[in-house]
Amino acid sequence: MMAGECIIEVEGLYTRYGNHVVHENINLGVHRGEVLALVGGSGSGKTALMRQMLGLEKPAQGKVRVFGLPLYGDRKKLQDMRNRCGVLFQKGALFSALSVYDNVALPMRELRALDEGMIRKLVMLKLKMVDIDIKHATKMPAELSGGMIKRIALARAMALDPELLFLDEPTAGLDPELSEAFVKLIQTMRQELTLTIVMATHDLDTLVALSDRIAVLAEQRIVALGTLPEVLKTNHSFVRNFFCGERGKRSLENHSNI
Ligand SMILES: Nc1ncnc2c1ncn2[C@@H]1O[C@H](COP(=O)(O)OP(=O)(O)OP(=O)(O)O)[C@@H](O)[C@H]1O
Repeated sequence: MMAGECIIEVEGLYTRYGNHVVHENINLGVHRGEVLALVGGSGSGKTALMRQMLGLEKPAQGKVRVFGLPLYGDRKKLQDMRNRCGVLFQKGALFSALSVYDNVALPMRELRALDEGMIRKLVMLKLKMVDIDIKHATKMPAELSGGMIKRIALARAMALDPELLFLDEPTAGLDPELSEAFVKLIQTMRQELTLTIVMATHDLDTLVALSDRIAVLAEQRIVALGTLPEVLKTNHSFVRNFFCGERGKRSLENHSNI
């Protein structure tokens, strides 16, 4: 695949749950190596769109291609595609019945291609990458702070060295300091690895710090798509309220490169 090529292509996508229309004719390309942020009000369908990009849900209409291959066909191909993706979703970030070690090892074990010795080495490497001391490896999720859970969930999402990473509200529930540390961690990972990231977030600081482009979902459509300065020029009420309220102005001022 060439640089700049779309790693995800969404074409004419419609989502309906019964009579409830969530998306109407969504068209979107995610470029290799970029961080694309999805923003929109609660219920605007950010998570649903990410689930469809992963083939976890089938749209009512439309096509999704990931790594150049259409989803919703061959199950084996879908699994191969998922093995190239990491996912950090809001709910169920970690399995509560599994230790830190087993949570991170799970995707490796599911591959059925690595022996336990190799898995051990890789788990330690992933924990180190997210700055978690191995002394925590035997702990259960209930014993961990919110910030640690996010980091370990990120280690699990990165378990198979994905090319494509999905982050659903990665900094939700973290205080500003932890949130900033988590953003820095993702920035470092991006510098060291070739990663494409699709991220849904309500948090303006996270959005401004991480995203290369932003897609704004409102009224079932994408009402703005582009870099932050481009999106800011859009005269849509959601964009105005989201970015130009007091909090929005503060976040933008903190990032003087905008
Ligand atoms: N499996 C489902 N069955 C029925 N309705 C659903 C289902 N999944 C999502 N929805 C509805 O679709 C809409 C979009 O949901 P989604 O979770 O994608 O929104 P979101 O933009 O991620 O919201 P939030 O910011 O609150 O997480 C919501 O109204 C939700 O209730």
